[in-house]
Amino acid sequence: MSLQVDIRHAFEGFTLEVTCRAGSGVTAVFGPSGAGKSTLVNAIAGLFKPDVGRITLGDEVLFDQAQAVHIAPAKRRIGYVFQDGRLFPHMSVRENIRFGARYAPGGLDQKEENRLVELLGLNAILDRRPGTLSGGEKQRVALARAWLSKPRLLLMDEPLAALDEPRKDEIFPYLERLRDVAQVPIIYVSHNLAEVARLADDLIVMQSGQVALSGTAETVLSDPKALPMLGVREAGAILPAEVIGHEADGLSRLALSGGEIILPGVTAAPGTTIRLRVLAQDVLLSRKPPKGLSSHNVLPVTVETLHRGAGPGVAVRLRAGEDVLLARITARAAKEMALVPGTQCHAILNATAVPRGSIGSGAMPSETRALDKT
Ligand SMILES: Nc1ncnc2c1ncn2[C@@H]1O[C@H](COP(=O)(O)OP(=O)(O)OP(=O)(O)O)[C@@H](O)[C@H]1O
Repeated sequence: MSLQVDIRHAFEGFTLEVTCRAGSGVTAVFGPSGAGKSTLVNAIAGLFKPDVGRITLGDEVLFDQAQAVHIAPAKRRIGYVFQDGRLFPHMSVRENIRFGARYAPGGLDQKEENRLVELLGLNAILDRRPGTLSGGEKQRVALARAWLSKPRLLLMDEPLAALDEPRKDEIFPYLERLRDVAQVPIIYVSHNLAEVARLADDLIVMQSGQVALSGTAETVLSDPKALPMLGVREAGAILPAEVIGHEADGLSRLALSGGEIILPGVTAAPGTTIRLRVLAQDVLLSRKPPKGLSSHNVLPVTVETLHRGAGPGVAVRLRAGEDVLLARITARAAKEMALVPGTQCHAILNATAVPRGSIGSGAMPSETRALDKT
């Protein structure tokens, strides 16, 4: 099932003009406040009717201005999880969840309900009202309600935005599980890159009502052009790593396609493939093999492209085995090192370059999905 969007809408002072596609897996929509992310998902859900364009899901036309087609939201079979959950306050958790099944073909699927209650850890709160739930619990209920409607597409508009960090950590594993069992496309709106790096298979970066970049999350996150859009401190590549083993001193050995690295804070079982996020600002470059460093994490790399920004920085895309890393260095350093496409050098990754929150669970898109126990 694939979603195709080609729409245009002019508000006073703001025009949304988007052409994009989302296939199976999680497509994250990332962009600054006011970029048009919510307007886009509202158009997909049918809550907002664009001036012109067409939206299709699989073979079905959901919206086609030229053909005067605008399928009502309830008939689109799209699950929508909002920032604030939007549960019915007078209903219990179980009633809220079952409300989702009202529009599901074939009605309530009892087996699926039991599976979801288990998957999202809702057993203990089924008889409670939303007013008594924590933010994280409310979002889990909202997820279950959306999912029980047997959607053909799941839209999540910043589902974690209203939660503090501990609640986010609490709900994230559930989101990852849902992603791993869902067979339908998921559109996940966020302006938190750590979330995006952890969850997304594909990524759409929006700016001023338009798609600025799109592609697989790996490609977009390691694209030097993305660096100014994503923010110098937040940009960085994601890459798969297989856990080789855990050492007695708390460090773990990981195999990347370009070599081995050692990191703290990895609890996934040996043999598991996890997703690492390596921030561009935490990658140093050296022409010669570095000696006497405190970091053990040195990978041989080849410079692919250099992208000069408006300031003193240069974003360097590096090939490390089959993977890509992004480094941000100064233009002066790039000149002194005479870096050009094809230059072979060494990338030094500080062990703390991969913070705990950036070690995502779930395999890379191309791999069999496997849950990490982190
Ligand atoms: N009904 C409307 N009338 C006029 N302008 C609107 C309307 N709906 C949205 N806009 C404008 O469209 C732009 C995009 O808004 P939108 O809520 O889609 O952005 P966003 O990327 O989701 O932002 P945020 O991350 O803050 O939620 C904003 O400038 C907003 O003011």
